[in-house]
Amino acid sequence: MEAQARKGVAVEDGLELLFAHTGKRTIKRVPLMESLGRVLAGDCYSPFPIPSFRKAAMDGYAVKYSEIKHAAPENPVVLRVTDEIKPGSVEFPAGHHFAVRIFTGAPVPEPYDTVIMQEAVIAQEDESSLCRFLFPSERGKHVAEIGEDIPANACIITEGTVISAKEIAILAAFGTQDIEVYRKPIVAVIPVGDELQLPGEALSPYHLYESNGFMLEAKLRELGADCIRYAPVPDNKSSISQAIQAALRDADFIITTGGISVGKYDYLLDVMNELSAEALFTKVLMRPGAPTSVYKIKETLSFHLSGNPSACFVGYELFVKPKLLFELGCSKYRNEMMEAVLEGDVSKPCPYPRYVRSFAEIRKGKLYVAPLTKDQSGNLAAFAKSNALSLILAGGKGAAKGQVVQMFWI
Ligand SMILES: Nc1nc2c(c(=O)[nH]1)N[C@H]1C(S)=C(S)[C@@H](COP(=O)(O)OP(=O)(O)OC[C@H]3O[C@@H](n4cnc5c(N)ncnc54)[C@H](O)[C@@H]3O)O[C@H]1N2
Ligand code: MOO
Repeated sequence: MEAQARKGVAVEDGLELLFAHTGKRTIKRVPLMESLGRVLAGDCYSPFPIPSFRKAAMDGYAVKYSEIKHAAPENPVVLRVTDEIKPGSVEFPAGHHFAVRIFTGAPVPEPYDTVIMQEAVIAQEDESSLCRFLFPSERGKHVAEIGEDIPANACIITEGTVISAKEIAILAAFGTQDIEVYRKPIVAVIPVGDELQLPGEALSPYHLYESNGFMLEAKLRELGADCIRYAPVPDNKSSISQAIQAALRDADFIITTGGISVGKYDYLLDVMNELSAEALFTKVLMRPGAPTSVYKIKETLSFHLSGNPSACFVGYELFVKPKLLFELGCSKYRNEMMEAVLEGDVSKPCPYPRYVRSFAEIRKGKLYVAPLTKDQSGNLAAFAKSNALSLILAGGKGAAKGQVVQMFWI
């Protein structure tokens, strides 16, 4: 495709084109601990209430509220305590007791309705088993009722939630052994370029070690996708075409990096057109990553990112990540933009919105974002300190320190 035929789309329009293409999510049942970081494939309901029995919330004494309701330091209620109930007890004291020793987590059987903390009771240090209750308390105090925490049949975790330790805590409390999650997409990553080499190889003159493929694999793994990373493919049409066709067989999504611009040896668009792929877009109105292109080939989406490391990264963050999160079934799949005070000048004028690698932090409740120096598209150094991309709007002379800009965490 000739350079002039590449009409750019705005970032938002490009995203909508991606979301309009729905993939085929499939569901898989996995053991509970394997669900960590995966996306829940259906709403999860509580099979029983928690607590499932009336439970003491403090160490102390189980009483009938009516017995101690008039207790006061100057008028203590004296009760005999001869029995105890501990956590896991399945047998309870028989007969009529006014109070019973109880411990946190133990069942509170009828007729008791209230637990008094042991700090509010004086146990006589003799053989009498008498206890002096000094305060009246409230009916039901320190007793967790059945279902007080989680009632039965309640929707406890919704479909699309990414499972973290917090969700694992709830699922484990219901004795869950396995759970349905969305299957991880398999993503093929194909670096393209004659100059690229792999670690372990002696670096030839004027060559460089391939780093985008590793960065993309790391990003995909962080996201919860599986990755097949290819060895660098040389800049010739047949090698690129063969790699794309192999990836079509092996993967659900394809990402290439490099060879997508307008140079004589940038063959990606030609190859995709020769494979009769349908272009969703072949340029984005943004910097870096303007050549970012997406094709649909046999129902598979193929993302073509720039070779420049920062452009590759921005293309991934803005397009690949939201689309994969969407396909993974995550309810939150878009980058969450937020306002921050810019802490340095970005003086480079740009006809398109510019995404700048930046360091953001919250100080005294306010979000600040510092653009990193040496953020040129081909530079790597700015990766080391960056935790955000700040968005500098198109036109003008960039943005000045103190200005409020949009950013998102990376
Ligand atoms: N005449 C024009 N030239 C260029 C334009 C333009 O509009 N007109 N656009 C520039 C922009 S913007 C970008 S971005 C680059 C994109 O080029 P490609 O995506 O085709 O990438 P390459 O040319 O293959 O490589 C660019 C650069 O990145 C290095 N690279 C490539 N792959 C990797 C990798 N896997 N790991 C690490 N580094 C990689 C490569 O060696 C080059 O230095 O085009 C501009 N040109
Ligand atoms: O768009 Mo290029 O990605 O500026 O370096």
